[in-house]
Amino acid sequence: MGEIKISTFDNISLQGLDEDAELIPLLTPEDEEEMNREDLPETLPVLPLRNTVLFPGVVIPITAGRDKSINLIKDANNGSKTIGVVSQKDEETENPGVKDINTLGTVARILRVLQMPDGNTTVIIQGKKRFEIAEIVTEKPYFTATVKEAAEERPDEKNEEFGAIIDSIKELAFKIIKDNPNIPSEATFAIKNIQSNSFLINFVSSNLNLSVAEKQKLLEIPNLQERALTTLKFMNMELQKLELKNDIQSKVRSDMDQQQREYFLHQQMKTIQEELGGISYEEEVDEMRVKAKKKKWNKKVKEHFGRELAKMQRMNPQVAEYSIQRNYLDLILDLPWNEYSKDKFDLKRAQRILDRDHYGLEDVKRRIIEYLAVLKLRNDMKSPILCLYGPPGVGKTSLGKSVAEALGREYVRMSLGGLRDEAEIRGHRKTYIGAMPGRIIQSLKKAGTSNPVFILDEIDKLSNSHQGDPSSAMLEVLDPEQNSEFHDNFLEMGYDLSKVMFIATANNLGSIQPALRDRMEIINVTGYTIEEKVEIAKKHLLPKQLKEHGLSSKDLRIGKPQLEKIVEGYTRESGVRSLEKQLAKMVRYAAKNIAIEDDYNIKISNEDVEKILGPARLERDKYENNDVAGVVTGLAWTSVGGDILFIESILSKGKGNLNITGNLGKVMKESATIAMEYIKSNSVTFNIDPEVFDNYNVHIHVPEGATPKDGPSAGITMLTSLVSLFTQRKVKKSLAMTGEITLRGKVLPVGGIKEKILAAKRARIKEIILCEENRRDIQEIKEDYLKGLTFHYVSDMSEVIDIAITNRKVKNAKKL
Ligand SMILES: Nc1ncnc2c1ncn2[C@@H]1O[C@H](COP(=O)(O)OP(=O)(O)OP(=O)(O)O)[C@@H](O)[C@H]1O
Repeated sequence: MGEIKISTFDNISLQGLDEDAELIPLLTPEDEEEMNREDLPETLPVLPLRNTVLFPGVVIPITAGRDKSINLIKDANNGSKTIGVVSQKDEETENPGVKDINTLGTVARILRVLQMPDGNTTVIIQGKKRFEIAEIVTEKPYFTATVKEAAEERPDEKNEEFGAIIDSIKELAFKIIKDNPNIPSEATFAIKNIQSNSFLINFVSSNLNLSVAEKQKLLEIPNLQERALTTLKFMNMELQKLELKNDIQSKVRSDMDQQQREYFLHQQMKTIQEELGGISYEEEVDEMRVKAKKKKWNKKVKEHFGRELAKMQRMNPQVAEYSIQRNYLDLILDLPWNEYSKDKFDLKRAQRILDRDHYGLEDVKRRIIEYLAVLKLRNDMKSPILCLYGPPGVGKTSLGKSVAEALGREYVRMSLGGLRDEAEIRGHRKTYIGAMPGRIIQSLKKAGTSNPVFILDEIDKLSNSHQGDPSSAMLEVLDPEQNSEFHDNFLEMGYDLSKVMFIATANNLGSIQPALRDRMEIINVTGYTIEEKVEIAKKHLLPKQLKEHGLSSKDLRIGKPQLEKIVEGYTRESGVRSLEKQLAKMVRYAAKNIAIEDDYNIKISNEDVEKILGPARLERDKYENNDVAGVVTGLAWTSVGGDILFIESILSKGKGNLNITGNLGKVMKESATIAMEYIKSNSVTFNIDPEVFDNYNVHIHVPEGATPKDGPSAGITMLTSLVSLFTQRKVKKSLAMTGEITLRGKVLPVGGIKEKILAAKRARIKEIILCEENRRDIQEIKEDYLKGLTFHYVSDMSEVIDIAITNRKVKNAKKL
C-alpha cells in the first residue's frame, strides 16, 4: 500500500509546493473550526497507510505503489477528493485485510496528485478530523466503509494547566530543533507561527520520531489535554535521546579530531624530513623498535621502554624535550643489560699477564690472584671491592688494566679526582636542560658489557661541596647489598652493578671516607727500591718508550749504571712516573739524531746522561754529614711515598724561648715541646747544666719550609737533635730514625715503615732506629728491601740517645 517516506518535519517544506489555495499547512483556529464544522460523509474510501499516521490538520506526501491504492486515489481525486486514512497495524503486511488495519483514522483531503516517472503516484494529503470505521462495506477494488466521527474532548480555553503544557511543548520543540542537526532551523519559525493548540499538538506528534504504534496511540486519545501531556512525555524522551546521542558524538568526534590532527602533522613532518633527505621520524622509531627487540631486558625495563617510546611519538620533534627523550631512549638501547663477557678463570694465565706487565709487586699480584681464585670458586661474581693504595706512579691503574685482561673482561676507568658534584655520579633528572646520565652509567655504556673491570681512580680525592656528597653516592655504587639496583637520576630505573668488578685506587687511605673504606679490601702497593726501578726501566719503561717513538733496542741502549744514575740523580719518587719521563727524554734524543742523521752514542755513557738530561739535580736526599751539632735525619711518610727529613736546631743567647719553624703542623710542634721538656727534666742524666735552658733560646727548624709537615713520628728525631745541641756531641753517621715520644721518654711505634725504609735506602742510610713494636713491620718486608740496613729497636728514649749520640764533640763545639 502506500509507501511513505517522511523524515521528521519534512512536511514543512511542502509550503514551497503551495500553488493551490487549498493547501493550508499551518492551520489557524478559524480554519480548524471550519474543518470541524464540515460533516462527515456516510461512507468513505479507506486508504491504509503502511508506515505513518496522519493527524488532523497536518499535510503529508504519500506514495502509492500498488493498484488498489492507485485506483482509490484516482477515483477520489475525480470525485469528492475526500478519503479516510488509517494506519496498518503491521507495516510489513503487504495486502492488509480488515483485521490488519486500525479502526480509528483521519479523514483526509487530497491536495495534489503527482505522477512519478517510476510509475508510482505521489499524493499530498491533509488531515481533517478523526473518524472511526463503523463497518467495512467493500474490500474490493479498495476498502470502503461506513464511518462515524470520533468524539474529541477539548479543554476550556482558559484552562491554565493545558496552557502550561502547550508552552512546554513549544519550548521542548525549540530545544529538539536546536539539538537535532537533521531539522532545519526554520522549523522554529513554523512552530512559533502555529496559533491553534490542537494543531500544534498534532503537528508535533506527527513529526516526532515515534513508531507507528505510538503515533496511533496518540491519535486515539480522545481527550486533547491528555494527548498533549503524552506528546510532552514523548518529546522529553526524544530530547534525552538526542542529548545522549550528541554527547557520544561529540566525544567520538573530539577523539577523531585529535587523531586526525596528529596523523596530519605526522604526514607533514614525514614529507619535510624526506625533502631534507634525512632519516625520517618513522624510520627512526622503527629502528629503535628493531634494536629494542634484541635487548635482554626484564619485563619492567621492556614496559618502561615501550611507554617512553610512545611518549616520544606523541612529541613534536621541534621541541627541546623531544631530543632529551630521544637521547634517553638511545641510552636505554645502548646500555648493556644483562650482557656479560665470559670470565677466563685460568689463574696461571692471569699470573703470566700480571708478570708480563709489571715487574716486582709480588705481594700485590699474589693478593690479586687469591682474589680471582675466590671469584672462580664462588662463581656468583659478587666479590669485595679491591682498593689499591700507594704512592703515585707505582702501577695501580695499570695493574687494574692487567686484571681486566687476565679475566678477559672489558676495561673502563673513571677518575674521581676533584669530583664534587653528586650529579656526576648519579646524573641529572631528565627535566634539567642538558641533562645527562652519571659517569657510572656513561662508563658502562662505553664498556658495552654489564661486568667490566671498572677502575675508580683516585677515590681518595672525592671532595664534598654544596652540590651534594659524592662519597655517599659512591657508597651505593660499592655496596654489594645495594648496587644491584643502582639508581641513576637520568636513567630513572635501577641498574644492576653487582657483576661489575670495581677496583679503586688511592694515594692516601686517610682521606677516604671511612664508610667507603670499610666496603673495600685494601691492598697496599708500596714504592720501589732503586734496584727495582732499574729493572722496571730496563724491562718495561725503556722498551715501551722506544716503541712509542718508533725505535727499537738497536737504536738506544742504556746500561744498568746509567739507569741507576738517572734514577738517583734525576728522580725523587716512590713510583716510576718521572723516571719514565726522563727515559722518554733519552729516547727523544736518539730519535732526533736519527731523524737529522747525526752521529750519536747508541750505548749511553754517564757523560751522555748528563749531556741529555743536564747536571744531576737531586743530591740532597743523601743524608748530610754530622759535623754540626743538632742536625739529625728523620724518616717521614707522605702520600707520595717515604722521604727523609732533617731536623736542625741551634742555640742563641736569650731567655730560654723555644722557636719552631718549617711549616709544621700542631702535632709536630707538640713533639718539639715534649722533647724540650723531657730534656729539661732529665738534664742531670744528659749531663746538661740546667742554667743553660734559661740563658739560651732554642730554634728548631725542619727544612723545605714550603712543604707542610705534620705527625708525631719526628718525636725521637727532635729529642736526639736537642740532646746533640745541648751536649754539642756528634750524631752517629748514616743513621736515621722514626718514632713518637711521650713525656716519660717512652718510644711509640709509627706507620708507613715500608715507604720510610725505601726512602732511607735511596738516601744511603745504613742504620735505622725504630720502636720495638715496629719490628713486626720490618719482618713483613721482603729481604731485598732490607739489604744493607741495620735496625735498632728501642722502647725508651735513653736507648735512642745511647745509639745515636757519640761521645765525640762536634768541631767548634760551643762552651755552654
Ligand atoms: N711494576 C711495574 N712494572 C712495570 N711498569 C710499571 C710498574 N709500576 C708502574 N709502571 C708503569 O708506570 C706508569 C705509571 O703507572 P700508573 O699510572 O698505573 O700509576 P698509579 O699508581 O696508578 O699512579 P696514580 O696514583 O698517580 O694514579 C705506567 O706506565 C705503568 O705501566
